[in-house]
Amino acid sequence: MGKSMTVRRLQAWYGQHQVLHNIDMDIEENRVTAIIGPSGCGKSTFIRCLNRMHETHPQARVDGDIRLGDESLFDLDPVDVRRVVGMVFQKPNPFPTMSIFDNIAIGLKLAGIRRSGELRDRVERALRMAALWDEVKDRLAKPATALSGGQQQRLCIARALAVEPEVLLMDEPASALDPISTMRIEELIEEIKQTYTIVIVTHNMQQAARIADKTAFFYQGHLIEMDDTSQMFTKPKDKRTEDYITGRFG
Ligand SMILES: Nc1ncnc2c1ncn2[C@@H]1O[C@H](COP(=O)(O)OP(=O)(O)OP(=O)(O)O)[C@@H](O)[C@H]1O
Repeated sequence: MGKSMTVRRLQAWYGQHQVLHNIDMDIEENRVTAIIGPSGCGKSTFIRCLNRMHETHPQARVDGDIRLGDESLFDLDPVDVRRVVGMVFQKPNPFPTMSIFDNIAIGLKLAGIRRSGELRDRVERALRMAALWDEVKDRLAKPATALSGGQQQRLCIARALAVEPEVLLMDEPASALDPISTMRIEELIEEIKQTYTIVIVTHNMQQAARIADKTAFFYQGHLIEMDDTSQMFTKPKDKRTEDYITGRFG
């Protein structure tokens, strides 16, 4: 089951440049939360804080607290945090020199799974969850780069799911894909949210409206409002949210 995340007074900087200001957010378990807002408003920085990736950037700094269930991320080893809070990026980034199978098996091996039978089972399960198994089961030894962009992105999702995270962060996971591949990713998100908590950054408001239970609108590093998605898109409370969702800026 996915876990909830609680963000309190989160601030983030690149050097002297503060890009997130006092963010408070409750992310519900087993729900899809969409993060929307104009370019540069801090969406990527925000989700990179949620698995302590932001801190890997030189000169980056974070303040405030983020809880996963009832544990503070900052009391945990960052490597463990990234296993439990997985991430999928905008551009599919399979390990280019590895086979389809090894792309998924590598994370499992690092997590200590060595028996080949168990590895095979876990790889198959992850590929099935990512709705890719039928397309690749006869060519698991082929390089991952031989797959289409949409398939590569589903492989990256399978790779993230294989280690059984609690939360899956997705940073514009479909923006580099064609409409059919996008639809498949959206269907996949709908299915896996039974098991995982999902936070997705998207520029595509129709996409947020289709898949997200909750939507949060960021503007200039501030969380302006967050609500049930249907409420946000029909009766936003803040004028800036309304201007953004009606296409007046962004
Ligand atoms: N590596 C970096 N070094 C310095 N500043 C950065 C870096 N990455 C992002 N920023 C700055 O942080 C702010 C927020 O950027 P971020 O990428 O989080 O926004 P975003 O909302 O995800 O944007 P987009 O929708 O264009 O991806 C911007 O002002 C950006 O210029």
